Amino acid sequence: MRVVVAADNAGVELKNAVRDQLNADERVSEVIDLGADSATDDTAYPHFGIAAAEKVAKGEADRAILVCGTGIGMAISANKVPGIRATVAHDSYSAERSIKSNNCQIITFGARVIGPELAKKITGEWVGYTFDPASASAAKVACITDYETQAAC
Ligand SMILES: O=C(CO)[C@H](O)COP(=O)(O)O
Repeated sequence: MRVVVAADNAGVELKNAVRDQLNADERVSEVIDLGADSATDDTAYPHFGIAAAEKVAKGEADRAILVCGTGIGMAISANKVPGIRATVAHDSYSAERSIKSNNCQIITFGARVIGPELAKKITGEWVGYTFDPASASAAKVACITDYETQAAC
């Protein structure tokens, strides 16, 4: 699994902790860090969120974890990229269902909301989940995709 990580200045520290854990995870073949590299970088979160989501949408990565102050701005930004399903996931159950129900490629964390230990725990669990295209959830996700591509659903 290839995972992109990115954060704005509010999320740099948590993003780095998540990145280091992903790098140590043998289930992860590649971690692509799009920055920010420093809390002094004041590039706004949409630039990071959209760049990361585009990488996933283009097939250059499988998933992404994005961090800002709340996780909300990153989720909104990533969801503007066609084909991307992104959500804030500050608890284990939501992170699990983001994959199993929604086939989300991206979860986001708010560094001002969640602590590093819980974020790392959720990250480790999240790597282990896969979406089942034969599940009852698949048609529901397809409805979202159909809407996005302007087909009826
Ligand atoms: O959390 C953020 C966006 O959702 C970001 O880190 C801070 O945004 P701001 O409150 O607009 O500065």
